[in-house]
Amino acid sequence: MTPPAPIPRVSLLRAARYVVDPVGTFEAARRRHGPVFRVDFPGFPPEVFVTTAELAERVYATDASGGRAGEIRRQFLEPLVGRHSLLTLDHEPWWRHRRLISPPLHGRAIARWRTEIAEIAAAEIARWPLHTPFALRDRMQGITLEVILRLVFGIRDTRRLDRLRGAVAELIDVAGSSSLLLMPPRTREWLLASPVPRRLPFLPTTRFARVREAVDEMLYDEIAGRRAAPDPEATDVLSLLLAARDEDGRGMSDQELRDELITLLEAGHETTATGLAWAFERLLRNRPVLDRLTAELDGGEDETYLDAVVKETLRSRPVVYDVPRLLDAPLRLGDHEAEAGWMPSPLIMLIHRDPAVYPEPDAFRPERFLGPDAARANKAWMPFGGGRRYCVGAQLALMEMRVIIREVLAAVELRAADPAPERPRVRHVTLVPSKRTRVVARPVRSGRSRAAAPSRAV
Ligand code: HEM
Repeated sequence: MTPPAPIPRVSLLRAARYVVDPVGTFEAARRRHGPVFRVDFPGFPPEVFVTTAELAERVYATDASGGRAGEIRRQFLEPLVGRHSLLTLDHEPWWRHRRLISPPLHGRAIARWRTEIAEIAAAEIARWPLHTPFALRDRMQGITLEVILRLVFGIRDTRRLDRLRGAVAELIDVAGSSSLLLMPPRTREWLLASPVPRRLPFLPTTRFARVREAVDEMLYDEIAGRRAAPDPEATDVLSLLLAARDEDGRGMSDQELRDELITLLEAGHETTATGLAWAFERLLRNRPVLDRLTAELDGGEDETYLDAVVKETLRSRPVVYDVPRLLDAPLRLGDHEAEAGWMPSPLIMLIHRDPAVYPEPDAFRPERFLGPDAARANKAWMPFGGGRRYCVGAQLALMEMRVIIREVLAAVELRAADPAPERPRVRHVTLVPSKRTRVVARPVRSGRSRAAAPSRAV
């Protein structure tokens, strides 16, 4: 093998433009440097972006022997999700949790939730304003939050749901604020742990600690109640986790359960809502696709085309744009080599725009995932990452997207409030529509059926 060539470095000044123009900035880097390039963000190990599916697979393969995705996420996420979270754990403790959490989120387990997701969506859609612009992403968050609280947490009591809904939304909001995220981790830890600063109302950590305590109290109370009176018929994730045991016969502690509930909320609520917002942002600007989808659903066709629409949405507008790992050993990436301690990072937003796999990548064309080209398109499609850290909620997210799109189309006719496409804007590790998908709704004319057809796949 030839000795590795140095990895081209993108200057920080150029790379920083990604905040305003993520796709344009990284496409320019790929044109200039080829499929592998690095950016040295201050305070982090060199991040080596890879922009083809083949190279991404090499990065994912490191999960089997390390890959330490958790360590990278820890400094941002630990204050919210805690130390016992799938997102932030690595090695054996991560693997133990992964084995416990995967079965309740598996396709067959969640298939039972389909009707309830449709009911939650229909009830929320019935409250949408008519004939006046509103941000669809915010409304989608209402639906996906409800799915997490009722089906993942399994909370049924209406009063409890009302209290938790408000507190949880506030927690996610304050945890994602730049003032908290950009604070050096050590300072943040000190402020959160020290009694005096915790009483200073002007610090972002003070509000965060207060809301976190309120949510934790409710969650621990819920966990204690369910431990005391388990329901053997329950299908929610918390009930199944309470009953789950690892190979040594150990269940999860209260703190582990609390951390994993907040993890599923943090990882699964805004992401899915953003995916749904993008689906309508794209559909409303690609009329022939919307017309075909509506006609197929009205005509009682199966969900093959709907599934392709969801896939094309997550291809053309991947919600999570990169999935870094931390290397224990050097890793060969084509002509280059990333050193131990560096962060190779599959850059999903460019992998999904590789013209060799997705010709005319700007075109919104669900047909890519149907017919003879589907196998190639599916192989490079990675909105949920890959390797052993592949998104544990992917099947739930895909089912939610299909069910909720169907419910929206059955209830209202939407139009874009402004015909210009909404640009992808960076929000933490995600790309969101710049105007949160502004739409105007009116009741559907033909009174299409709401019945949720059985899907080909969950
Ligand atoms: C459209 C919606 C979603 C997208 C685009 C998405 C995307 C992702 C991505 C890219 C990763 C990182 C994978 C990697 O590092 O290779 C991830 C991890 C994760 N996701 Fe999702 N996700 C979505 C919905 C959900 C849902 C609904 C849940 C659960 C309720 C969930 C729970 C998680 C968890 C717990 C992890 C960490 C897995 C681990 O490190 O073992 N996600 N997701």
